[in-house]
Amino acid sequence: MKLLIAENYESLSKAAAHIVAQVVTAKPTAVLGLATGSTPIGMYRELARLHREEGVDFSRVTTFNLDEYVGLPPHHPQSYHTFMQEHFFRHVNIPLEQTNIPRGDAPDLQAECRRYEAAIAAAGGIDLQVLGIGGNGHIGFNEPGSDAETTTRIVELAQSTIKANARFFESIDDVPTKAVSMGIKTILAAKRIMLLASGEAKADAVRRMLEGEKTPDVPASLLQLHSDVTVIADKEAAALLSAETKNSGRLV
Ligand SMILES: N[C@@H]1[C@@H](O)[C@H](O)[C@@H](COP(=O)(O)O)O[C@@H]1O
Repeated sequence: MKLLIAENYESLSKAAAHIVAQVVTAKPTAVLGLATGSTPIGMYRELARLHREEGVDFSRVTTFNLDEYVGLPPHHPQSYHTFMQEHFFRHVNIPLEQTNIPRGDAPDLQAECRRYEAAIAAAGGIDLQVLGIGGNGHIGFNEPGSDAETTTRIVELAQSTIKANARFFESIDDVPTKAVSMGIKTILAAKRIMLLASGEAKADAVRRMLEGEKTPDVPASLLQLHSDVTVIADKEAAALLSAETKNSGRLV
C-alpha cells in the first residue's frame, strides 16, 4: 500500500481532494465511492473550493456511499444522506439522481442490499473508493469479523463504534445499532482505494492495517489484498508506524 504522511489535517485534506480531482478530471464520468465521518469533511470542503474556483466538474460523476444507519430516513439530521448533502453534494454541481446512498429505511432491507450491489455493477464499478477508518480498524461499517467475501448487507455496530458516534446524537440511546454497509468484497472491487486517517485515536488501527497480518479482526488490514491503495495519514495517525514504514511514505 502506498503511504502519504501529511503534516496536519489541512494538508491531508488537500492531498485527498487533489487525488479525487485528478480522477474526475481524467475521467469526467468517474464513479466515486464516498465515505462519511469527520475525517473526510476537510476533503469535501477542499473539493467544493476546487469546483468553485478552479472549475472541477462533477456534472457527469456518479457516487456511491459506503453505508447508512438502519432506521434513519434520508431527511433525519444524523443520516448519512443529510451528511453528504451538507458537506458535499450541495456545494458542487452533481445532479442528485447521480448520487447513491443505501436506504436505511427501506421496507425490505435485504432487497435494498441486493439493489445497491446491482446498481454499483450497472454503473460499471467504482473507480476510486474513499475510506475513513474506525479506531477498531473498521472500514465503512465493516466491523471486526467482516471477511473479504462480504458484500452489501445489514451489520450490527460494535459497542465502540456506537460510543464513538454518540457525539453526533443527543444521547447514546439514539445511535442506531445497525447499518446497511458495502462489504469488504464490494470495497476491494474498486479500481483504486484511498483511505484517510487523522489523529492519534487512529494510530493503532493504522499500524495494524499497514503492518499487521491480513485478518477480519482488523477489516482495514484486508486492504493489503488490493493492488492500488493509497493511505493518507497525518502525523498523529502515523505515529505508531515503524521507522521503515514511515520512511517508505512520502511527505505531503
Ligand atoms: N461508517 C463510518 C466510517 O465510514 C468512518 O470511517 C468511521 C470513522 O469516523 P471518523 O472519521 O469520524 O473518525 O466512522 C463511521 O463509523
